[in-house]
Amino acid sequence: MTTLLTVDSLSKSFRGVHAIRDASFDVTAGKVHGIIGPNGAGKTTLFNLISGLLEPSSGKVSLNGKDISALPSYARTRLGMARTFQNIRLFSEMTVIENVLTGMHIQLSTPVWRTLIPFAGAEERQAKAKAMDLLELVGLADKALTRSASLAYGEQRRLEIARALASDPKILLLDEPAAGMNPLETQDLAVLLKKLNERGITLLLVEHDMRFVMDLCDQITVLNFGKVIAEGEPAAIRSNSAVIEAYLGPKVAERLLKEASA
Ligand SMILES: Nc1ncnc2c1ncn2[C@@H]1O[C@H](COP(=O)(O)OP(=O)(O)OP(=O)(O)O)[C@@H](O)[C@H]1O
Repeated sequence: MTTLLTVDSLSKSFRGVHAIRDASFDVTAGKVHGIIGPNGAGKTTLFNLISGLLEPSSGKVSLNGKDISALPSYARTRLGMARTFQNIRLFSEMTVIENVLTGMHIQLSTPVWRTLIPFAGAEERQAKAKAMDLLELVGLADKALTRSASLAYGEQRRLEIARALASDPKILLLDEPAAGMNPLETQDLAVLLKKLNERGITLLLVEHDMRFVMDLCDQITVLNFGKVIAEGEPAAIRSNSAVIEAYLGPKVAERLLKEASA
């Protein structure tokens, strides 16, 4: 098993608030890795450190064995890392396909608008074809020319994923991808994420929907007050007493156990 991402003794303080404290874990290539923990445990801060939106107070992040701690986000994207955000960040006035094309700009030598005019050159046509393939993959091909603001909530979340995929990531970070989704949308999302993983994309996700996490993840890291308090496969995590005490609570743990043995 190859390690794709390493978080090594990472810490981050905000003026006295220790959001992440000496966190270390590895993400194996080809796996689905979950980060869970109570509100304020430091999950989003950890994502921001991994993706380069924040600088660590100490510690490092490595991708494929290369220390990327000092690199800005766009350089991490070039090395194969993409992410989505807890609050959807689409260009709401742009169409669906235009949003996907913006995710490709780092690979395109021509501006996005050039891809939108008829009779565009070969590079532009390829970009459009790739964007359409991604929209097909996430189930939004028929909405390519719709203004993204008019998509349903679950569709907007899937569009964000398509845009992140446009940079051909090896690892995709998803911050609460199922947040605000209804049960059907959540099910569809799980199917999509499994499909991406089968295509070889490693997934690192933060999520509060425990059924979703337990179903999807191969490995789970649990944070509490910025510290890693447990790590393991879903079966070990749902019966871990420290995790039950800090986060799951006995009722949820019991329900998860029943669902797993049903
Ligand atoms: N920019 C900031 N300035 C000051 N404190 C911050 C900042 N960002 C996060 N924090 C603090 O760091 C801690 C961790 O916050 P973070 O948002 O990472 O937690 P979380 O696990 O993602 O929570 P949630 O599940 O609610 O999204 C919290 O105490 C938060 O108030």
